[in-house]
Amino acid sequence: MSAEVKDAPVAIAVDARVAPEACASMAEVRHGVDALDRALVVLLAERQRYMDAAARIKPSRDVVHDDARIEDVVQKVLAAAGPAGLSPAIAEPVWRTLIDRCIAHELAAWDRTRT
Ligand SMILES: O=C(O)C(=O)C[C@]1(C(=O)O)C=C[C@@H](O)C=C1
Repeated sequence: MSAEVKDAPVAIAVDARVAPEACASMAEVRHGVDALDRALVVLLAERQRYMDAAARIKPSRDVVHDDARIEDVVQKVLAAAGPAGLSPAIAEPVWRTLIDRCIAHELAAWDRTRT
């Protein structure tokens, strides 16, 4: 790692919200969901930027899609999901779709910048 090492943990601002367990109305529930979605968007946008970096760094277009790495990512997500209380029935399909879309983004970035 060099020059621009990111701080860890990532500090993401999440707007004020009522804790899920304390919600008494659907307005409070939806306010909380919308606040978390805005924070997730910030994290996913940074994740997407790593795809641009991968497209810049990978030695060939053929290695953009990497089945072994996909399974590694999904297993790590599922390992983190358990302790965090995230259902694997949500985590696994969400991440498989996310990775699929990230591969499409990475391929498009490759074609735009490397060909
Ligand atoms: O780890 C990589 O090689 C990536 O490019 C990231 C990523 C991902 O979205 O997690 C995307 C494409 C690969 O097929 C595997 C994983």
